[in-house]
Amino acid sequence: MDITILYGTETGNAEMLSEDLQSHLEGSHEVEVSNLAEFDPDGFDKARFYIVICSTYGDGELPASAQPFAEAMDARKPDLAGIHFAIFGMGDSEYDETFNHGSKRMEELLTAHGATRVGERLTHDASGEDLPEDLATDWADQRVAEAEPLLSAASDA
Ligand SMILES: Cc1cc2nc3c(=O)[nH]c(=O)nc-3n(C[C@H](O)[C@H](O)[C@H](O)COP(=O)(O)O)c2cc1C
Repeated sequence: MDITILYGTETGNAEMLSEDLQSHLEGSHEVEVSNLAEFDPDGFDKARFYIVICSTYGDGELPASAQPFAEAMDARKPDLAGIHFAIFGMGDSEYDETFNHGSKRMEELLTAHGATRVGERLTHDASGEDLPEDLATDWADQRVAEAEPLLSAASDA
């Protein structure tokens, strides 16, 4: 399957995780990685599966690299019907009122434009015991396995 990993980051954790996931998945898939800051919302492709990794900054806000993307989505309102994505959030439970609100906002932004979420959003807690890659690799394998029949059914239609 063709996969694009999109990341929204402020200090690089989501970027590092994206690269780890690319290495993990690219034995069996063709995997591109892009910073959301450099991704054009008109560039979504129904034939690809999107794995979105997004942190939270400020007071539950999107991280800096995701903000231009969110503004471009609001301005251009692309139709994302037929686009499938999974979302992994990075945050810190020290910010308990706004824990992982960035990834929640990103999920809402994509679904509001018609995209379909595959599986549940998984959240990483920087104050917890797990390393992000330890959570994300099994999670991504499961999401990719769920997405494969959905994308092949769509390409047969
Ligand atoms: C100034 C600052 C504000 C933050 N605000 C939040 C927040 O509101 N909610 C949350 O869950 N995490 C918050 N975090 C934690 C980050 O989301 C977390 O450290 C994440 O791993 C950073 O990933 P990144 O380097 O890809 O941006 C904040 C971190 C900093 C330094």
